[in-house]
Amino acid sequence: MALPDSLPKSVRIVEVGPRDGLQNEPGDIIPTEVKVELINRLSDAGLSYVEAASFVSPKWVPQMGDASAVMAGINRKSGVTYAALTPNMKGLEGAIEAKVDEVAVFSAASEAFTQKNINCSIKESLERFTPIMETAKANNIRVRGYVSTVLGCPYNGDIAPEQVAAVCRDMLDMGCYEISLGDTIGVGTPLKAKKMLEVVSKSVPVEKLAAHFHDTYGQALANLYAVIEEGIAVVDTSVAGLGGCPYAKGASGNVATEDVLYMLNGLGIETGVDLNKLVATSHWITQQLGRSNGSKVSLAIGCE
Ligand SMILES: CC(C)(COP(=O)([O-])OP(=O)([O-])OC[C@H]1O[C@@H](n2cnc3c(N)ncnc32)[C@H](O)[C@@H]1OP(=O)([O-])[O-])[C@@H](O)C(=O)NCCC(=O)NCCSC(=O)C[C@@](C)(O)CC(=O)[O-]
Repeated sequence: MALPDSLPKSVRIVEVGPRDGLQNEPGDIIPTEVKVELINRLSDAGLSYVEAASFVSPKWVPQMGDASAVMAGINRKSGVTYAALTPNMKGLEGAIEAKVDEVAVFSAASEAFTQKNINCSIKESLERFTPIMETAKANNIRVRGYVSTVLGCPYNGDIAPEQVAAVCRDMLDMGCYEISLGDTIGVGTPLKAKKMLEVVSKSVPVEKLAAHFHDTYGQALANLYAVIEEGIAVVDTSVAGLGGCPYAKGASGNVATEDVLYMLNGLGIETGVDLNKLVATSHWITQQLGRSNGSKVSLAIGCE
């Protein structure tokens, strides 16, 4: 069956499990070796972009406190981009020292969320990014941008798509090569996601946008399909649906990588990822963490 013209031939998966997935894990600090093995397994499964760590304040996000050790421990596979979050210059300096391939800055479309997440206003966050952009450029490091709460905020409720578009445009103008649209608390529905994208893509070309959808209300796959039909070809996912957000109460993990892969495979859209290896990794990490698996596909396929 031929692929409908509205769908892309391939989708790039940005695996955020080791960062977004683990940053909010309750209980003990996850051993560095487990994080390292997770990243190695993900790259072995064919994921060519792994967000591996976060150079943020360990007081704010203790699970990411070993970012340098994680970066030092992984087997760097050729062709794989290992990225990390950097909220400020201190983070960027750590990331450069750890030889991160790419960094990501992050803000939000909601003032209240930005305050809770990075302790400043949206405007201040963008000002903080200016030296990051300059130093990253001088070091030949590409910068990805995240905009959170694009379909709703845990504190401010509904967010106007125009507000999302304005922050995205600012981040693009500053030099981010791609902007990832975060439905941080997973409240979106397909039509709402499409409408948001319609407005945002008037300010930022759709080829420069990615979808980063959490699955709190079980809508993430449907929302993804809706935006893929509108031209989105970069999708952020988390193995086993790991994760949540420390500053968004009740937020569950990102849409599970395996579930997205199964859907894309069914549509005949290429990703370069091996589903069986991914499912094995999914079962391995959930066993390591002693938590249930958030991927329906991994549960259906089971473990050997
Ligand atoms: C931005 C700050 C640092 C401001 O936090 P602050 O407290 O305003 O900053 P500060 O400059 O006063 O620093 C406080 C302390 O942290 C240290 N510090 C300061 N910066 C760093 C750093 N980079 N690395 C290590 N340490 C750092 C700094 O040295 C100081 O240490 P002290 O002097 O008290 O000992 C803080 O709010 C922070 O780290 N926030 C991170 C929050 C976070 O990681 N959130 C999760 C990621 S975003 C997300 O998940 C959403 C996303 C991207 O997935 C998309 C979506 O789903 O929507």
